Amino acid sequence: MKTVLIKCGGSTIEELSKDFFSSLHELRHQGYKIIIVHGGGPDINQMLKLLNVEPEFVNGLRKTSKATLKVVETVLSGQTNRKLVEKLTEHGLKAIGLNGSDADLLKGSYIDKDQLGYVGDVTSVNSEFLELILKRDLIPVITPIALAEDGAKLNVNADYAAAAIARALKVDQCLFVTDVEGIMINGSVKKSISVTEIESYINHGQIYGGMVPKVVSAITALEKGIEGVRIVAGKKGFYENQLWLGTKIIGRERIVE
Ligand SMILES: Nc1ncnc2c1ncn2[C@@H]1O[C@H](COP(=O)(O)OP(=O)(O)O)[C@@H](O)[C@H]1O
Ligand SMILES: CC(=O)N[C@@H](CCC(=O)OP(=O)(O)O)C(=O)O
Repeated sequence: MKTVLIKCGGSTIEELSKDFFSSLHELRHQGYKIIIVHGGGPDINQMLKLLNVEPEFVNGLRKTSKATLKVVETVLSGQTNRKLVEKLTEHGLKAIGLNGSDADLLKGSYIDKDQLGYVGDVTSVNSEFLELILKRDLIPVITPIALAEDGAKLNVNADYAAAAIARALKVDQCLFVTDVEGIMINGSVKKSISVTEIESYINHGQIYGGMVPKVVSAITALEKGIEGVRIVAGKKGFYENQLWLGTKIIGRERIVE
């Protein structure tokens, strides 16, 4: 079974194009099973604004109190997940929305409870359950909420959740769909970029903000042997005539002495 994990960033869900959905159909024709993990940072911020709560981030991760967690889950599960499942259905794709805390789908642990509150990383994935859904030819659309050992729910950055699921399922391809066409350096999109280059661009501030957790997640997926790890745009197609678009992340360059 060939599989592709697609992380849809909150920045792009509204602008997913017809060509994006055509790419999904083309992948299916090529025999790929599709798994989607979604974000929704902008939707959460909008709701917090309505509630007069100022969003707070530490290294790109949202500080999440018990009250904020309720908002995060309500928005991601009840609004963003629904929106994406509806769009897939409209474009003729059969999808099922899943909250990561259901059926032991995602188990997690606190990253730093004192500093971040209810924020976690994924420690295990119920791969068997996901494989069952894929065998039924459905596209699981996963909300990045994990269950901690103490029974609390944890807010997981969607890029991290995507990489953890990609690794657990040993997918063939892993795509981070966002609001830019790939990694841009000096105004143009890089067709490929090595881990060594990424580290240097982060140090020099040319990769920053929301792109940092994305490339960090992409690198962890790559290091687990997933060959095709890419950053692509949601407002365009990303797979046409069996060719991938966007930026491909490639391994560390060997330094020849
Ligand atoms: N080198 C870079 N190339 C492209 N985008 C970058 C780069 N460095 C930082 N970014 C920023 O990262 C953003 C994507 O991250 P983010 O907004 O968190 O997206 P998502 O919601 O898809 O996870 C881009 O819109 C851009 O502002
Ligand atoms: C811990 C943490 O930061 N969680 C993220 C989850 C959503 C997300 O990752 O959305 P994007 O992919 O749109 O950024 C948040 O609360 O915003």
